[in-house]
Amino acid sequence: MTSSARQLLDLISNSLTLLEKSCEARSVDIPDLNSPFHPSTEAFRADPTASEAANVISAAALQLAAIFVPPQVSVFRAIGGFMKSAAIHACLESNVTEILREGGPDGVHINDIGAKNGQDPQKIGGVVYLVQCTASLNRSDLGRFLRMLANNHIYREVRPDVFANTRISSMLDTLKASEEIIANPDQKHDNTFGFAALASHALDEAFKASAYAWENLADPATTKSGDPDASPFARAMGRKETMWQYFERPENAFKKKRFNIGMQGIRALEPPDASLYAFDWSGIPDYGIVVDVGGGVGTAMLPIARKFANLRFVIQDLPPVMEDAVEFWSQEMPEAMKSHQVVFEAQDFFKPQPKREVAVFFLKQILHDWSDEYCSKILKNLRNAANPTTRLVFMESIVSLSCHDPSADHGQGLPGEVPREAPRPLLANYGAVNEMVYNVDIGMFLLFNAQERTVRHMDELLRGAGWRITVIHRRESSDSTFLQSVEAVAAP
Ligand SMILES: C[S@@+](CC[C@H](N)C(=O)[O-])C[C@H]1O[C@@H](n2cnc3c(N)ncnc32)[C@H](O)[C@@H]1O
Repeated sequence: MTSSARQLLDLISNSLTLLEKSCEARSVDIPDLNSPFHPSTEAFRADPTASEAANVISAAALQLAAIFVPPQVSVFRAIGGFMKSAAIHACLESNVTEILREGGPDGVHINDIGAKNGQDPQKIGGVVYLVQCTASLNRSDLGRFLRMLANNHIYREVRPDVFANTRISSMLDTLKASEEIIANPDQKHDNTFGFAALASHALDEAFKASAYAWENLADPATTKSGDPDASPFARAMGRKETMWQYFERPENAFKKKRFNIGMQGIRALEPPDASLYAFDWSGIPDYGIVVDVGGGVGTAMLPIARKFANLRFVIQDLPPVMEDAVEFWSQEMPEAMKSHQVVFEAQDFFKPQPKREVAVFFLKQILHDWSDEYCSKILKNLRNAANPTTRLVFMESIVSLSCHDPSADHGQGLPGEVPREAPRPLLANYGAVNEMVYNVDIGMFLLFNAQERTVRHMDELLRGAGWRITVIHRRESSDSTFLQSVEAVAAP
Protein backbone atom coordinates (compact mmCIF):
# COMPACT_ATOMS: atom_id res chain seq x y z
CA MET A 1 0.00 0.00 0.00
CA THR A 2 1.26 3.48 -0.89
CA SER A 3 2.44 5.38 2.19
CA SER A 4 0.91 8.74 3.12
CA ALA A 5 4.27 10.36 2.44
CA ARG A 6 4.36 8.95 -1.11
CA GLN A 7 0.73 10.03 -1.72
CA LEU A 8 1.63 13.55 -0.56
CA LEU A 9 4.69 13.62 -2.79
CA ASP A 10 2.56 12.51 -5.75
CA LEU A 11 0.04 15.26 -5.00
CA ILE A 12 2.87 17.79 -5.04
CA SER A 13 4.33 16.46 -8.24
CA ASN A 14 1.04 16.25 -10.14
CA SER A 15 -0.12 19.64 -8.92
CA LEU A 16 3.16 21.28 -9.85
CA THR A 17 2.83 19.92 -13.39
CA LEU A 18 -0.67 21.45 -13.62
CA LEU A 19 0.56 24.73 -12.19
CA GLU A 20 3.52 24.97 -14.57
CA LYS A 21 1.32 24.25 -17.58
CA SER A 22 -1.15 26.93 -16.52
CA CYS A 23 1.63 29.49 -15.97
CA GLU A 24 3.27 28.66 -19.29
CA ALA A 25 -0.03 29.03 -21.17
CA ARG A 26 -0.59 32.45 -19.57
CA SER A 27 3.07 33.57 -19.72
CA VAL A 28 3.19 34.23 -15.98
CA ASP A 29 5.94 33.20 -13.56
CA ILE A 30 5.85 31.18 -10.40
CA PRO A 31 6.90 33.72 -7.72
CA ASP A 32 10.51 34.01 -6.66
CA LEU A 33 10.77 33.76 -2.86
CA ASN A 34 13.53 36.38 -2.84
CA SER A 35 11.63 38.99 -4.84
CA PRO A 36 9.33 41.42 -3.06
CA PHE A 37 5.59 40.91 -3.09
CA HIS A 38 3.66 42.86 -5.70
CA PRO A 39 0.08 42.19 -6.88
CA SER A 40 1.62 41.01 -10.16
CA THR A 41 3.60 38.29 -8.34
CA GLU A 42 0.24 36.72 -7.45
CA ALA A 43 -0.95 36.58 -11.07
CA PHE A 44 -0.11 32.89 -11.22
CA ARG A 45 -3.11 32.23 -8.95
CA ALA A 46 -5.62 33.95 -11.22
CA ASP A 47 -6.41 30.67 -13.00
CA PRO A 48 -8.57 28.58 -10.62
CA THR A 49 -6.70 25.39 -11.62
CA ALA A 50 -3.37 26.99 -10.71
CA SER A 51 -4.77 28.41 -7.49
CA GLU A 52 -6.06 24.97 -6.44
CA ALA A 53 -2.74 23.36 -7.42
CA ALA A 54 -0.83 25.93 -5.32
CA ASN A 55 -3.07 25.14 -2.33
CA VAL A 56 -2.57 21.40 -2.71
CA ILE A 57 1.22 21.77 -3.04
CA SER A 58 1.38 23.97 0.06
CA ALA A 59 -0.92 21.75 2.15
CA ALA A 60 0.96 18.60 1.13
CA ALA A 61 4.36 20.16 1.86
CA LEU A 62 3.22 21.20 5.34
CA GLN A 63 1.81 17.74 6.00
CA LEU A 64 5.04 16.10 4.80
CA ALA A 65 6.98 18.32 7.20
CA ALA A 66 4.63 17.24 10.00
CA ILE A 67 5.59 13.63 9.25
CA PHE A 68 9.33 14.12 8.89
CA VAL A 69 10.28 16.98 11.23
CA PRO A 70 11.02 15.52 14.67
CA PRO A 71 7.85 15.98 16.76
CA GLN A 72 9.66 17.80 19.55
CA VAL A 73 10.86 20.33 16.98
CA SER A 74 7.38 20.67 15.45
CA VAL A 75 5.67 21.16 18.77
CA PHE A 76 8.23 23.77 19.81
CA ARG A 77 7.78 25.58 16.52
CA ALA A 78 4.18 26.06 17.66
CA ILE A 79 4.96 26.66 21.33
CA GLY A 80 7.62 29.18 20.42
CA GLY A 81 5.30 31.09 18.11
CA PHE A 82 5.45 33.98 20.57
CA MET A 83 9.21 34.25 20.03
CA LYS A 84 8.70 34.72 16.33
CA SER A 85 5.98 37.25 17.13
CA ALA A 86 8.43 39.12 19.37
CA ALA A 87 11.06 39.08 16.63
CA ILE A 88 8.68 40.27 13.90
CA HIS A 89 7.30 42.92 16.24
CA ALA A 90 10.79 44.32 16.85
CA CYS A 91 11.64 44.33 13.12
CA LEU A 92 8.29 45.89 12.18
CA GLU A 93 8.43 48.69 14.75
CA SER A 94 12.09 49.46 13.99
CA ASN A 95 11.30 49.70 10.26
CA VAL A 96 13.72 46.95 9.21
CA THR A 97 11.71 45.98 6.11
CA GLU A 98 11.80 49.52 4.71
CA ILE A 99 15.55 49.77 5.38
CA LEU A 100 16.14 46.43 3.66
CA ARG A 101 14.02 47.49 0.67
CA GLU A 102 16.26 50.56 0.28
CA GLY A 103 19.34 48.28 0.48
CA GLY A 104 18.15 46.15 -2.43
CA PRO A 105 18.79 42.45 -3.10
CA ASP A 106 22.43 42.56 -1.91
CA GLY A 107 21.16 43.15 1.61
CA VAL A 108 22.11 45.44 4.50
CA HIS A 109 24.53 44.69 7.33
CA ILE A 110 22.95 44.71 10.80
CA ASN A 111 25.25 47.57 11.86
CA ASP A 112 23.99 49.67 8.95
CA ILE A 113 20.39 48.87 9.85
CA GLY A 114 21.15 50.07 13.38
CA ALA A 115 22.82 53.21 12.05
CA LYS A 116 19.73 54.07 10.00
CA ASN A 117 16.96 53.43 12.50
CA GLY A 118 18.85 54.73 15.51
CA GLN A 119 18.60 51.40 17.29
CA ASP A 120 21.59 49.85 18.96
CA PRO A 121 22.25 46.71 16.93
CA GLN A 122 22.76 45.03 20.28
CA LYS A 123 19.25 45.86 21.40
CA ILE A 124 17.28 46.18 18.25
CA GLY A 125 15.75 42.77 18.74
CA GLY A 126 13.59 44.78 21.09
CA VAL A 127 12.57 42.14 23.61
CA VAL A 128 12.87 42.88 27.28
CA TYR A 129 15.26 39.99 27.80
CA LEU A 130 17.75 41.59 25.46
CA VAL A 131 17.32 45.06 26.82
CA GLN A 132 18.12 43.73 30.27
CA CYS A 133 21.26 41.92 29.17
CA THR A 134 22.91 44.35 26.80
CA ALA A 135 26.18 44.53 28.69
CA SER A 136 27.16 41.06 27.60
CA LEU A 137 25.83 41.16 24.05
CA ASN A 138 27.88 41.31 20.92
CA ARG A 139 27.00 43.11 17.71
CA SER A 140 25.19 40.24 16.10
CA ASP A 141 22.10 40.39 18.33
CA LEU A 142 19.96 41.94 15.63
CA GLY A 143 21.13 39.07 13.49
CA ARG A 144 19.68 36.64 16.04
CA PHE A 145 16.18 37.93 15.45
CA LEU A 146 16.53 38.33 11.74
CA ARG A 147 18.14 34.90 11.49
CA MET A 148 15.31 33.23 13.36
CA LEU A 149 12.88 34.82 10.94
CA ALA A 150 15.12 33.93 7.99
CA ASN A 151 14.84 30.27 9.06
CA ASN A 152 11.16 30.70 8.27
CA HIS A 153 11.81 32.54 4.97
CA ILE A 154 10.75 35.84 6.52
CA TYR A 155 13.90 37.83 5.59
CA ARG A 156 16.99 36.12 4.20
CA GLU A 157 20.60 36.09 5.29
CA VAL A 158 22.54 36.93 2.15
CA ARG A 159 25.97 36.85 3.78
CA PRO A 160 26.97 36.66 7.47
CA ASP A 161 24.96 39.37 9.30
CA VAL A 162 23.72 40.85 6.02
CA PHE A 163 19.99 40.54 5.46
CA ALA A 164 17.51 41.22 2.67
CA ASN A 165 13.74 41.01 2.25
CA THR A 166 11.83 38.09 0.86
CA ARG A 167 8.36 38.13 -0.67
CA ILE A 168 7.05 37.38 2.83
CA SER A 169 8.84 40.14 4.78
CA SER A 170 8.00 42.63 2.03
CA MET A 171 4.34 42.33 3.11
CA LEU A 172 5.34 44.43 6.16
CA ASP A 173 6.54 47.29 3.94
CA THR A 174 4.66 50.59 4.24
CA LEU A 175 6.39 51.52 0.93
CA LYS A 176 7.46 54.80 2.56
CA ALA A 177 11.04 56.09 2.90
CA SER A 178 12.58 54.76 6.13
CA GLU A 179 13.84 58.26 6.94
CA GLU A 180 10.28 59.62 6.76
CA ILE A 181 8.69 57.00 9.05
CA ILE A 182 11.55 57.13 11.54
CA ALA A 183 11.13 60.92 11.76
CA ASN A 184 7.30 60.72 12.00
CA PRO A 185 6.39 57.46 13.71
CA ASP A 186 2.83 58.63 14.48
CA GLN A 187 2.16 58.96 10.76
CA LYS A 188 3.85 55.72 9.72
CA HIS A 189 0.62 54.07 8.58
CA ASP A 190 -1.18 57.12 7.18
CA ASN A 191 -2.09 56.66 3.51
CA THR A 192 -0.74 53.11 3.38
CA PHE A 193 -2.65 50.07 2.18
CA GLY A 194 -2.93 48.94 5.80
CA PHE A 195 -1.18 45.58 6.03
CA ALA A 196 1.69 46.84 8.22
CA ALA A 197 -0.89 48.65 10.39
CA LEU A 198 -2.84 45.44 10.82
CA ALA A 199 0.34 43.51 11.67
CA SER A 200 1.38 46.19 14.16
CA HIS A 201 -2.07 46.08 15.84
CA ALA A 202 -1.97 42.25 16.02
CA LEU A 203 1.55 42.27 17.46
CA ASP A 204 0.52 44.82 20.07
CA GLU A 205 -3.06 44.46 21.33
CA ALA A 206 -3.71 40.84 20.31
CA PHE A 207 -0.21 39.63 21.22
CA LYS A 208 -0.49 41.12 24.72
CA ALA A 209 -3.99 39.67 25.14
CA SER A 210 -2.76 36.22 24.05
CA ALA A 211 -0.51 36.00 27.11
CA TYR A 212 -3.66 36.14 29.28
CA ALA A 213 -5.87 33.74 27.31
CA TRP A 214 -5.50 30.85 29.72
CA GLU A 215 -5.95 33.03 32.82
CA ASN A 216 -9.24 34.23 31.34
CA LEU A 217 -10.41 30.74 30.53
CA ALA A 218 -9.42 29.42 33.95
CA ASP A 219 -10.82 32.22 36.14
CA PRO A 220 -14.37 31.28 37.25
CA ALA A 221 -15.33 34.96 36.91
CA THR A 222 -14.67 34.84 33.16
CA THR A 223 -14.77 31.13 32.22
CA LYS A 224 -18.34 31.32 30.95
CA SER A 225 -18.69 35.06 30.44
CA GLY A 226 -19.61 36.30 26.99
CA ASP A 227 -19.19 39.95 27.95
CA PRO A 228 -17.03 41.99 25.56
CA ASP A 229 -15.33 43.72 28.49
CA ALA A 230 -14.31 40.36 30.01
CA SER A 231 -11.87 39.50 27.20
CA PRO A 232 -8.25 38.42 27.59
CA PHE A 233 -7.40 41.90 26.24
CA ALA A 234 -9.28 43.55 29.12
CA ARG A 235 -7.38 41.34 31.56
CA ALA A 236 -4.04 42.17 29.91
CA MET A 237 -4.78 45.90 30.16
CA GLY A 238 -5.98 45.53 33.78
CA ARG A 239 -9.30 47.31 33.09
CA LYS A 240 -12.78 45.90 32.60
CA GLU A 241 -13.39 47.70 29.33
CA THR A 242 -13.85 46.83 25.67
CA MET A 243 -11.17 47.50 23.09
CA TRP A 244 -13.39 50.30 21.74
CA GLN A 245 -13.41 52.01 25.16
CA TYR A 246 -9.65 51.53 25.39
CA PHE A 247 -9.20 53.22 21.99
CA GLU A 248 -11.27 56.21 23.11
CA ARG A 249 -8.75 57.19 25.78
CA PRO A 250 -6.56 60.07 24.45
CA GLU A 251 -3.28 58.26 25.08
CA ASN A 252 -4.39 55.53 22.66
CA ALA A 253 -5.19 57.82 19.72
CA PHE A 254 -2.37 56.36 17.59
CA LYS A 255 -3.50 52.80 18.29
CA LYS A 256 -7.08 53.66 17.34
CA LYS A 257 -5.90 55.24 14.09
CA ARG A 258 -3.64 52.25 13.36
CA PHE A 259 -6.54 49.83 13.91
CA ASN A 260 -8.83 51.79 11.59
CA ILE A 261 -6.17 51.93 8.85
CA GLY A 262 -5.67 48.16 9.20
CA MET A 263 -9.41 47.50 8.94
CA GLN A 264 -9.77 49.74 5.89
CA GLY A 265 -6.97 47.68 4.31
CA ILE A 266 -8.87 44.44 4.95
CA ARG A 267 -12.12 45.86 3.59
CA ALA A 268 -10.33 47.02 0.46
CA LEU A 269 -9.45 43.38 -0.26
CA GLU A 270 -13.14 42.42 -0.35
CA PRO A 271 -14.83 42.70 -3.76
CA PRO A 272 -16.86 45.95 -3.47
CA ASP A 273 -19.95 44.22 -4.89
CA ALA A 274 -19.75 41.08 -2.68
CA SER A 275 -23.16 41.84 -1.12
CA LEU A 276 -24.77 41.67 -4.58
CA TYR A 277 -24.06 37.93 -4.61
CA ALA A 278 -25.13 37.31 -1.02
CA PHE A 279 -28.79 36.81 -1.91
CA ASP A 280 -31.17 36.73 -4.89
CA TRP A 281 -32.22 40.36 -4.54
CA SER A 282 -34.24 40.14 -7.77
CA GLY A 283 -36.71 37.83 -5.98
CA ILE A 284 -37.93 40.59 -3.63
CA PRO A 285 -41.24 42.20 -4.73
CA ASP A 286 -41.28 45.93 -5.61
CA TYR A 287 -40.90 48.26 -2.65
CA GLY A 288 -39.67 45.40 -0.47
CA ILE A 289 -37.70 46.67 2.52
CA VAL A 290 -34.11 45.58 3.20
CA VAL A 291 -32.80 46.50 6.66
CA ASP A 292 -29.01 46.61 7.01
CA VAL A 293 -28.60 45.92 10.74
CA GLY A 294 -25.39 47.43 12.17
CA GLY A 295 -24.75 48.52 8.61
CA GLY A 296 -22.02 51.06 9.35
CA VAL A 297 -22.34 53.75 6.70
CA GLY A 298 -24.24 51.29 4.49
CA THR A 299 -21.41 50.37 2.09
CA ALA A 300 -22.87 46.90 1.53
CA MET A 301 -26.23 48.32 0.39
CA LEU A 302 -24.72 50.64 -2.21
CA PRO A 303 -24.23 48.14 -5.08
CA ILE A 304 -27.67 46.64 -4.38
CA ALA A 305 -29.41 50.04 -4.34
CA ARG A 306 -27.69 50.95 -7.62
CA LYS A 307 -28.93 47.77 -9.30
CA PHE A 308 -32.39 47.43 -7.72
CA ALA A 309 -34.19 50.76 -7.89
CA ASN A 310 -37.44 48.94 -6.97
CA LEU A 311 -36.21 48.11 -3.43
CA ARG A 312 -36.14 50.25 -0.29
CA PHE A 313 -33.22 50.27 2.14
CA VAL A 314 -33.03 51.10 5.83
CA ILE A 315 -29.47 51.54 7.14
CA GLN A 316 -29.29 51.07 10.90
CA ASP A 317 -26.39 51.71 13.27
CA LEU A 318 -25.55 53.73 16.37
CA PRO A 319 -26.30 57.50 16.20
CA PRO A 320 -22.77 58.85 15.45
CA VAL A 321 -22.36 56.32 12.62
CA MET A 322 -25.64 57.45 11.07
CA GLU A 323 -24.21 60.96 10.69
CA ASP A 324 -21.31 59.50 8.67
CA ALA A 325 -23.78 57.39 6.67
CA VAL A 326 -25.72 60.48 5.57
CA GLU A 327 -22.47 62.07 4.41
CA PHE A 328 -21.39 58.87 2.60
CA TRP A 329 -24.67 58.54 0.65
CA SER A 330 -24.85 62.24 -0.17
CA GLN A 331 -21.57 61.75 -1.98
CA GLU A 332 -22.12 58.28 -3.46
CA MET A 333 -25.83 58.25 -4.37
CA PRO A 334 -27.63 61.47 -3.41
CA GLU A 335 -30.64 60.60 -5.60
CA ALA A 336 -31.36 57.56 -3.39
CA MET A 337 -31.60 59.87 -0.38
CA LYS A 338 -33.83 62.38 -2.15
CA SER A 339 -36.24 59.68 -3.36
CA HIS A 340 -36.17 57.97 0.07
CA GLN A 341 -34.98 54.78 -1.58
CA VAL A 342 -32.50 54.75 1.30
CA VAL A 343 -33.27 55.99 4.80
CA PHE A 344 -31.14 56.05 7.96
CA GLU A 345 -32.24 54.89 11.35
CA ALA A 346 -30.34 55.12 14.64
CA GLN A 347 -31.11 51.71 16.10
CA ASP A 348 -29.36 49.70 18.80
CA PHE A 349 -29.53 46.07 17.69
CA PHE A 350 -29.96 44.96 21.29
CA LYS A 351 -33.30 46.81 21.37
CA PRO A 352 -36.59 45.72 19.70
CA GLN A 353 -36.94 46.56 16.01
CA PRO A 354 -39.74 48.86 14.80
CA LYS A 355 -42.80 46.91 13.59
CA ARG A 356 -43.05 46.84 9.77
CA GLU A 357 -43.02 44.39 6.86
CA VAL A 358 -39.35 43.54 6.23
CA ALA A 359 -38.27 41.48 3.22
CA VAL A 360 -34.65 41.00 4.38
CA PHE A 361 -32.74 41.64 7.57
CA PHE A 362 -29.11 41.85 6.41
CA LEU A 363 -26.11 41.64 8.77
CA LYS A 364 -22.55 41.86 7.51
CA GLN A 365 -19.74 41.07 9.93
CA ILE A 366 -21.92 41.65 12.97
CA LEU A 367 -22.28 38.21 14.54
CA HIS A 368 -18.52 37.58 14.66
CA ASP A 369 -18.15 40.64 16.93
CA TRP A 370 -20.24 39.03 19.69
CA SER A 371 -20.41 35.93 21.86
CA ASP A 372 -23.36 33.54 21.45
CA GLU A 373 -25.16 35.12 24.39
CA TYR A 374 -25.13 38.54 22.71
CA CYS A 375 -25.78 37.22 19.17
CA SER A 376 -28.82 35.46 20.52
CA LYS A 377 -30.22 38.78 21.80
CA ILE A 378 -29.66 40.42 18.40
CA LEU A 379 -31.22 37.50 16.52
CA LYS A 380 -34.26 37.27 18.82
CA ASN A 381 -35.01 40.98 18.32
CA LEU A 382 -34.98 40.40 14.56
CA ARG A 383 -37.08 37.24 14.89
CA ASN A 384 -39.72 39.16 16.87
CA ALA A 385 -39.97 41.67 14.01
CA ALA A 386 -40.02 39.04 11.23
CA ASN A 387 -43.02 37.75 9.31
CA PRO A 388 -43.22 34.34 7.57
CA THR A 389 -41.69 35.69 4.34
CA THR A 390 -38.85 37.65 5.96
CA ARG A 391 -35.36 36.39 5.12
CA LEU A 392 -32.37 36.77 7.40
CA VAL A 393 -29.14 37.08 5.40
CA PHE A 394 -25.77 37.40 7.03
CA MET A 395 -22.27 37.59 5.61
CA GLU A 396 -19.44 36.12 7.68
CA SER A 397 -16.25 34.10 7.29
CA ILE A 398 -17.21 30.49 7.86
CA VAL A 399 -14.90 28.18 9.80
CA SER A 400 -14.48 24.78 8.11
CA LEU A 401 -13.87 21.52 9.90
CA SER A 402 -10.38 20.09 9.53
CA CYS A 403 -11.84 16.59 9.02
CA HIS A 404 -14.15 15.37 6.25
CA ASP A 405 -17.66 16.71 6.90
CA PRO A 406 -20.07 13.76 6.90
CA SER A 407 -22.98 16.19 6.28
CA ALA A 408 -22.09 15.95 2.61
CA ASP A 409 -22.57 12.18 2.50
CA HIS A 410 -25.82 10.66 1.29
CA GLY A 411 -27.23 14.05 0.24
CA GLN A 412 -27.65 15.19 3.85
CA GLY A 413 -26.88 18.61 5.27
CA LEU A 414 -27.84 22.11 4.27
CA PRO A 415 -27.33 23.23 0.67
CA GLY A 416 -23.84 24.75 0.46
CA GLU A 417 -22.91 23.58 3.95
CA VAL A 418 -19.76 21.72 2.97
CA PRO A 419 -16.99 23.59 1.18
CA ARG A 420 -14.81 22.01 -1.48
CA GLU A 421 -12.65 19.53 0.43
CA ALA A 422 -8.98 18.84 -0.26
CA PRO A 423 -7.96 15.48 -1.77
CA ARG A 424 -6.98 12.77 0.71
CA PRO A 425 -4.69 12.36 2.60
CA LEU A 426 -4.68 16.15 3.08
CA LEU A 427 -6.69 17.72 5.87
CA ALA A 428 -10.13 18.40 4.40
CA ASN A 429 -9.78 22.18 4.88
CA TYR A 430 -6.21 22.30 3.44
CA GLY A 431 -4.90 22.79 6.99
CA ALA A 432 -2.63 25.73 7.74
CA VAL A 433 -2.84 26.94 4.12
CA ASN A 434 -6.30 28.20 5.08
CA GLU A 435 -5.22 29.41 8.51
CA MET A 436 -6.31 33.03 8.21
CA VAL A 437 -9.90 32.48 9.38
CA TYR A 438 -8.69 30.44 12.36
CA ASN A 439 -6.31 33.30 13.26
CA VAL A 440 -9.17 35.77 13.06
CA ASP A 441 -11.32 33.46 15.19
CA ILE A 442 -8.76 33.34 18.00
CA GLY A 443 -8.16 37.08 17.55
CA MET A 444 -11.90 37.72 18.04
CA PHE A 445 -11.74 35.75 21.29
CA LEU A 446 -8.64 37.55 22.55
CA LEU A 447 -9.87 41.05 21.78
CA PHE A 448 -13.66 40.86 22.04
CA ASN A 449 -14.57 37.57 23.74
CA ALA A 450 -16.27 36.81 20.41
CA GLN A 451 -15.70 34.37 17.58
CA GLU A 452 -16.00 33.11 14.01
CA ARG A 453 -18.24 30.05 13.64
CA THR A 454 -18.73 26.79 11.77
CA VAL A 455 -22.02 26.21 9.94
CA ARG A 456 -23.02 23.74 12.66
CA HIS A 457 -22.43 26.36 15.33
CA MET A 458 -24.36 29.01 13.38
CA ASP A 459 -27.23 26.58 12.86
CA GLU A 460 -27.49 25.89 16.58
CA LEU A 461 -27.26 29.59 17.43
CA LEU A 462 -29.97 30.52 14.93
CA ARG A 463 -32.32 27.71 15.97
CA GLY A 464 -32.06 28.90 19.57
CA ALA A 465 -33.20 32.35 18.43
CA GLY A 466 -36.14 31.12 16.32
CA TRP A 467 -34.48 31.03 12.88
CA ARG A 468 -33.72 28.15 10.51
CA ILE A 469 -30.84 28.21 8.01
CA THR A 470 -32.00 27.31 4.48
CA VAL A 471 -28.89 27.74 2.34
CA ILE A 472 -25.23 28.81 2.44
CA HIS A 473 -24.09 30.72 -0.64
CA ARG A 474 -20.41 29.96 -1.16
CA ARG A 475 -18.02 31.73 -3.47
CA GLU A 476 -14.68 30.04 -3.86
CA SER A 477 -11.61 32.00 -2.82
CA SER A 478 -8.05 31.16 -1.85
CA ASP A 479 -8.50 33.38 1.22
CA SER A 480 -10.31 31.67 4.10
CA THR A 481 -11.39 35.03 5.55
CA PHE A 482 -13.48 35.61 2.41
CA LEU A 483 -17.09 36.28 3.37
CA GLN A 484 -19.77 33.75 2.55
CA SER A 485 -23.48 34.37 3.00
CA VAL A 486 -26.02 32.42 4.99
CA GLU A 487 -29.78 32.63 4.45
CA ALA A 488 -32.39 31.79 7.08
CA VAL A 489 -36.16 31.96 7.59
CA ALA A 490 -38.22 32.38 10.71
CA ALA A 491 -38.83 28.98 12.26
CA PRO A 492 -42.55 28.38 12.94
C1 LIG B 1 -17.68 45.25 11.91
S1 LIG B 1 -18.70 46.66 11.72
C2 LIG B 1 -19.67 46.14 10.32
C3 LIG B 1 -20.31 47.29 9.60
C4 LIG B 1 -21.05 46.91 8.32
N1 LIG B 1 -22.03 45.88 8.55
C5 LIG B 1 -20.06 46.49 7.25
O1 LIG B 1 -19.83 45.29 7.08
O2 LIG B 1 -19.49 47.39 6.61
C6 LIG B 1 -19.80 46.51 13.08
C7 LIG B 1 -20.85 47.61 13.17
O3 LIG B 1 -21.70 47.34 14.27
C8 LIG B 1 -22.08 48.59 14.81
N2 LIG B 1 -22.60 48.40 16.17
C9 LIG B 1 -21.92 48.09 17.30
N3 LIG B 1 -22.74 47.99 18.34
C10 LIG B 1 -24.00 48.25 17.87
C11 LIG B 1 -25.28 48.28 18.47
N4 LIG B 1 -25.45 48.01 19.76
N5 LIG B 1 -26.34 48.56 17.68
C12 LIG B 1 -26.18 48.83 16.36
N6 LIG B 1 -24.98 48.81 15.73
C13 LIG B 1 -23.90 48.52 16.48
C14 LIG B 1 -20.80 49.38 14.76
O4 LIG B 1 -21.04 50.78 14.89
C15 LIG B 1 -20.25 48.98 13.39
O5 LIG B 1 -20.70 49.85 12.38
